[in-house]
Amino acid sequence: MLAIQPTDNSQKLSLTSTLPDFIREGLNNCFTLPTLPSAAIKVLDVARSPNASVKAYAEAIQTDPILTIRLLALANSAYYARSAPTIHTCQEAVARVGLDTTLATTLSFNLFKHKDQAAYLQQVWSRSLIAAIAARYMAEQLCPGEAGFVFTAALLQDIGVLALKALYPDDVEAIYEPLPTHHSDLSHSEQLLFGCDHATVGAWLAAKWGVPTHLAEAIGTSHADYASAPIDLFCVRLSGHIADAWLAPSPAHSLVSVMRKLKSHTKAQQIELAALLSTIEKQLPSLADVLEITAPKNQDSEELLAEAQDLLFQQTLALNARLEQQQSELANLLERQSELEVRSRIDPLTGLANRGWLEEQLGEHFAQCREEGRALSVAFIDLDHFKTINDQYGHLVGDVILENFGKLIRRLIKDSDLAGRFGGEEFMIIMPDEDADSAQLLAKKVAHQLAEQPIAYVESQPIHVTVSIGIACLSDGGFANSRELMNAADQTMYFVKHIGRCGIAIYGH
Ligand SMILES: Nc1nc2c(ncn2[C@@H]2O[C@H](COP(=O)(O)OP(=O)(O)OP(=O)(O)O)[C@@H](O)[C@H]2O)c(=O)[nH]1
Repeated sequence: MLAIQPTDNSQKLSLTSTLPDFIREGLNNCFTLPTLPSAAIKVLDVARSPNASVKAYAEAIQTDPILTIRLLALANSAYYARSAPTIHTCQEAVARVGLDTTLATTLSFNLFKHKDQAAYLQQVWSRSLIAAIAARYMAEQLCPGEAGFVFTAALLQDIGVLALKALYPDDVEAIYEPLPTHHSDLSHSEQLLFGCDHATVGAWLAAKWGVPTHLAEAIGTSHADYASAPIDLFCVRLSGHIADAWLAPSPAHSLVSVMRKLKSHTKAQQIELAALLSTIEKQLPSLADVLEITAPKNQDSEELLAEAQDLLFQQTLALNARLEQQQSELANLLERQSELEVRSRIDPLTGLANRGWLEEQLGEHFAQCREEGRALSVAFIDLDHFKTINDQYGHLVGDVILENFGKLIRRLIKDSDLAGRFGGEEFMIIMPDEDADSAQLLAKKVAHQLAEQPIAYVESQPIHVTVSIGIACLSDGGFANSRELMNAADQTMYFVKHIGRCGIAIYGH
């Protein structure tokens, strides 16, 4: 009789290209890789045929009595039997559990069953079992037609550990014993040591056995990010996280992070976590029994969920409080920033714009008014003989005069104008949309007010000041930029000073 050989699908696998050459060569030449029993190879043959039937599956399994008994036990277990009568034939068992679950059971039975396996393998299989149950439950909710496929892929997601163990027993012991608490740390160590992780190697092994390529690919990507995965692979990928939480030293804490993941994912929001956890709790012992592995630690799913919900609630409260604090800190900062911004534009003595802000604003108005063909006037106002006032009355009185003059021009300008202290006793007014006549009118009002009203009193004695005002208008001088316009106003003001002060002149007029 010819020995039954598995069909090697590893060449068809796109993931194979991500295996480093030395790993691929090593795997191809390794004689101690886990193999499949002949019944499993026959079942795989059936699985590959396009019209695989329940009968064909059953006939392949019947060649292995122990496998047959295990499949019957699974079909009669509480989960599959529900209240249906006990069944006695392999064909009935296949029909009840479904073709995909039959395939998964057949493939994994031989791999998992040694009860004397190293502790880390027991842990890995525990993870696989829990993941498989979780994955199938999620698939039943989200993509019922794929539940069997999802179950198989989740169950076999860690078989690459076996291949790596066969290939590099010593290296593997160093990173597998003890198994890292977080499964992702295991993958990380494998990446560092082998340049690939056990998921990719597992995909290769499954393909080598001849499992359908899309199943091998699902194993290979089982540890990848689930967020953007198609729905069936989403179930496979998320299942590992759920199993990790179930087996974690502090399951409630780990479950909280799973709950956050579920919440942030639209597909996953349909999954009822309580029912999912209860399904794991109920099915775990019987599935472990069927696959002959030591049952992993079980959880009281209700208690676990309640604890996790409590933690989530507390964390959310703490998070909200932190968020609120951060928001108020941010608001304070913004307020302070805008205060500083305003302060950086203001002359503290008069409360008017300072020189920097005047120059910046003039630049903007100049560009805008020129582009839109609008008028723009600038007036430079300098208090006459201010040094004498300072000398006569003192600097403090000089300050009061500057302050009062600031108030005076603020009263006289329009909302659209901008007045500021350019420096010392020199002031500037920017007047958008105002031509020479309007600017001159304002200048006259300033001069008139100063003539009418004392600017300050010293010991009840009124003090009067006069000003020299120079005006320049955008339309009058062919100015290339705001600086030229400003200089023109300044020069005009100096011209007034030169001809005797206390007067108004317009550039170019
Ligand atoms: N009190 C006070 N005086 C200032 C301030 N800034 C500048 N000054 C004074 O303003 C005076 C300006 O003097 P000058 O530049 O000679 O001008 P002026 O005496 O007004 O003479 P003309 O401009 O030619 O009419 C100086 O005495 C400065 O010390 C200020 O913030 N407060």
